[in-house]
Amino acid sequence: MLRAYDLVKWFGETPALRGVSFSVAAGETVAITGPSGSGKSTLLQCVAGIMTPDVGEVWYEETPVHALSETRRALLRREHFGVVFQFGQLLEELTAEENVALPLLLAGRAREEALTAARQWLARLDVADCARQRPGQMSAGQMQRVAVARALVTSPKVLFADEPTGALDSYEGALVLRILLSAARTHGTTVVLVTHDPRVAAHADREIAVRDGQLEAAMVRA
Ligand SMILES: Nc1ncnc2c1ncn2[C@@H]1O[C@H](COP(=O)(O)OP(=O)(O)OP(=O)(O)O)[C@@H](O)[C@H]1O
Repeated sequence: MLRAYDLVKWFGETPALRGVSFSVAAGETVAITGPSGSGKSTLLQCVAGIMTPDVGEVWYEETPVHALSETRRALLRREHFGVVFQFGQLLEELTAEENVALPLLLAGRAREEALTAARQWLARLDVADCARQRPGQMSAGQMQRVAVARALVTSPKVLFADEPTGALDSYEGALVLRILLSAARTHGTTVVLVTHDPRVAAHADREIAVRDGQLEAAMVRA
C-alpha cells in the first residue's frame, strides 16, 4: 500500500535520510524506531507527504506522492491519511467535538452530521465527557485522545503517528496506544508509528529501526 524507495533528505549540511527503502502492507502496523536524531520523523513526514525527499520515491497505492504538488499532497493527506503528533496540536479556541468535526467540515460535510460523527469518535476514545471542553480544560491524555479521534474521524486508509504517547506518563500512554491501535485495527487502518520507546514498538506487527538516516534492521514479529 505504501512504498518508499531510496529516500535521501538533507537539511543544509545534515543528512537526515541516506537511502531508506521500505514498504507497508494494507492493514499493517509498523513502528519506526531509533535514537534521537536518527531520522525517524523525517522518514515519517516524507512517507506521509508532509515533506518531499531530495532523492527517492514514495508511492501510496498507484500515486507517486514524491511527484505531487504541495496542493495535491495536502488533498491526498486530507482524503486518505490521518496524522497524530506528540502534542495533539488541537485548536485552542475550539471544543473537543469541534476539533474532531473539523476534518469532516473541511471535506464538505454538514455541521450536525460532522458533530455527530465527532461525538461517536470521542466516545470510542473514552473522552465523551470532554466533548464541550476546550483543550485548556483537558489533561494531556485527554487532549491526545481527542487528537487521535480527529485523525480517525475521516476513516483514513493510513494513520501516521509521531510519538503519539510521548507527552504522556507510561500508564496513560499505554492506554492511549491500546485504544489507538484497537480503533485502527477495527477499521482496517494501516498504521505507521514513530517511537523511541521499545514498549510502544512492541505493539506493532513489524519494526523498522533507523540509525544515522539508514535502515538498521527490519524485523517481523512472530
Ligand atoms: N527542519 C529541520 N532543519 C534542520 N535540521 C533538521 C530538521 N529536521 C530534522 N533535522 C535534522 O535531521 C536529523 C534527523 O532528524 P529527525 O527529527 O528526523 O530525527 P528523529 O529520529 O525523529 O529524532 P527525535 O527522536 O529526536 O525526534 C537530525 O540531525 C535533525 O537535527
